[in-house]
Amino acid sequence: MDHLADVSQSQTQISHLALDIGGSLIKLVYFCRYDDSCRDDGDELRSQNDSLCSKSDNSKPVLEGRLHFAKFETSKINDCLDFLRSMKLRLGGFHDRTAPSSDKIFIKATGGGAYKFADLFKEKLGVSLDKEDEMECLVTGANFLLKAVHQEAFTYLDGQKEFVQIDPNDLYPYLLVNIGSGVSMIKVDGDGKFERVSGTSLGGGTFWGLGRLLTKCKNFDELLELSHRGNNRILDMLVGDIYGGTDYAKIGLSSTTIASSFGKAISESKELGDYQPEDVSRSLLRMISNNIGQISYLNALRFGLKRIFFAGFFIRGHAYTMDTISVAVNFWSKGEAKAMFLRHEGFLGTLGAFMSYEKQCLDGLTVHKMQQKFPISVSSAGDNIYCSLNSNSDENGSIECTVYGT
Ligand SMILES: Nc1ncnc2c1ncn2[C@@H]1O[C@H](COP(=O)(O)OP(=O)(O)O)[C@@H](O)[C@H]1O
Ligand SMILES: CC(C)(COP(=O)(O)O)[C@@H](O)C(=O)NCCC(=O)O
Repeated sequence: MDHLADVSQSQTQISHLALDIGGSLIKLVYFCRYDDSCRDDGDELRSQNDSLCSKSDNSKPVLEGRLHFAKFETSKINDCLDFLRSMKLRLGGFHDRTAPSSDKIFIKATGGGAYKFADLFKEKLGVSLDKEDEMECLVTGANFLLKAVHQEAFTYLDGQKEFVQIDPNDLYPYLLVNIGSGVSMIKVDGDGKFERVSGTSLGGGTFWGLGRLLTKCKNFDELLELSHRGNNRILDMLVGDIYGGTDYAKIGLSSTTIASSFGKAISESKELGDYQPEDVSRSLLRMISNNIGQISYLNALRFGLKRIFFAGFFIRGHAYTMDTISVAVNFWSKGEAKAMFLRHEGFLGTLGAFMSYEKQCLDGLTVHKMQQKFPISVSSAGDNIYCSLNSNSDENGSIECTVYGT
C-alpha cells in the first residue's frame, strides 16, 4: 500500500506501531522519529529506547517524529505481514516489562482480527498481539483527535466543508458513530467514560458487499466512483412517484423525498442488467448513509446529545456520503443536531491502541498525552507528546509529534 514505499525508502526509524484489524481493513499507525543519529544499534529499539532519545528539558528522553498511517485490506493480510517484515520489526518490538527476562515481543492491536489473527502474527513474525478493547480504542482515538489535532473535525453540507473548532473543555457528551464493516454508536462522556448505546449491521460492509454483487465492481473505490455519476431516482421510489408528482405536505414530505429505497425496482419489469451500475451504486450509498444518519439521530435524541461525530472508513471523505448523512441528521433533528466528520476518520481505533502504550511503561518509554503545537488547541500543561497536523495530509495524513519517555 501507499506507505510501504515511503518507509522502506526513507530508512526512517520506526519505534512504535499499533494495529486495528477490522472486518474489512487493517489500519496501522506508526511513529517514525526524525533523526536516528543517536541510535547505537540499528536493529531493535526494544533493547535501547533510552539511547535512541535526546533529552527534554525535564530530563526525560524524547523522540521527535511523525505518526504515520497506512491501511491494508484484511483479506490481503499477507501484504500487511510483508510490510511489517520489511520494517524488520525494529518498529514495535517491545519487551514485556512485567516479565523483564522474557524475549516476548508484542505489538498493541485492536479489532476482531487481533483475536482472529493472533496465531498468524506469532507464526509469521514471531510477534504477540497485545489486545486492546475495540470500543475503548475508538473512544481514546476520537478524544485524542478532537482535543489535540488542529482542524480535525468538520461539517459537510451542500458541498460546503467547514472546520469546527473544538473546545477541549466542552467536548462531552457526544455521540460517536463508527461506520466500519458494521456500525457502532457510542455515547462518550469523558476520557474512558463511554457506553456503546446502539449499532446496526447495515454498514460499510453492506454497501461494499451488496455493491460488489450488484455492480460487479472490483474494488471499493470503483464502486464509490460509480456513485458519483449515478442517479438514485432511477431505482428509488420517491414520494412524488406515489403521490402523482406532488408533495405530501401534511406530514412534511416533499415530492423528492425517498419513499422507498430501490422501490422502483419492484414496479418495473426490469432485470438487474437493465439498470446502470452507477445508478445502483448511488441508490445503495444513499440508502446506507441515510439509514445510519437516521439511527444516529434517534440515538442522539435518546440521550439528548447535540453533537454526532461520524468516523470509520466507509465515509472515505466522500462528498455524497457525508452530505447524505448530514441531510439525514439535519432533517430528522429539524436542525437541532449536527453531523461532524473527522479527517483521520478510519484511524480512531488504531490511534487508541497506539496510545494504550501509555498504560504500560515499556522499557522506559511511555506515551503520554498528546498536545498540539498550535496555540488554539489544548493548553493543559505537563503533556508528553506534542502534535501538529501535516498541512498537506490526506486521509493518511501524518501527525507531527514528540514522544516523551519516563
Ligand atoms: N479499500 C477499501 N477496501 C474495502 N473497503 C473499504 C475500502 N475503503 C473504504 N472501505 C469501506 O470501509 C469499510 C471498513 O471500514 P473500517 O473503519 O476500516 O472498518 P473495519 O474495522 O470493519 O474494517 C468497508 O466496509 C468499506 O465500506
Ligand atoms: C462487531 C463490530 C463492533 C466490529 O467492528 P468493525 O470491524 O465493523 O469496525 C461492528 O461490526 C458492529 O458494531 N456491528 C453492528 C452489530 C450490531 O449492533 O448489530
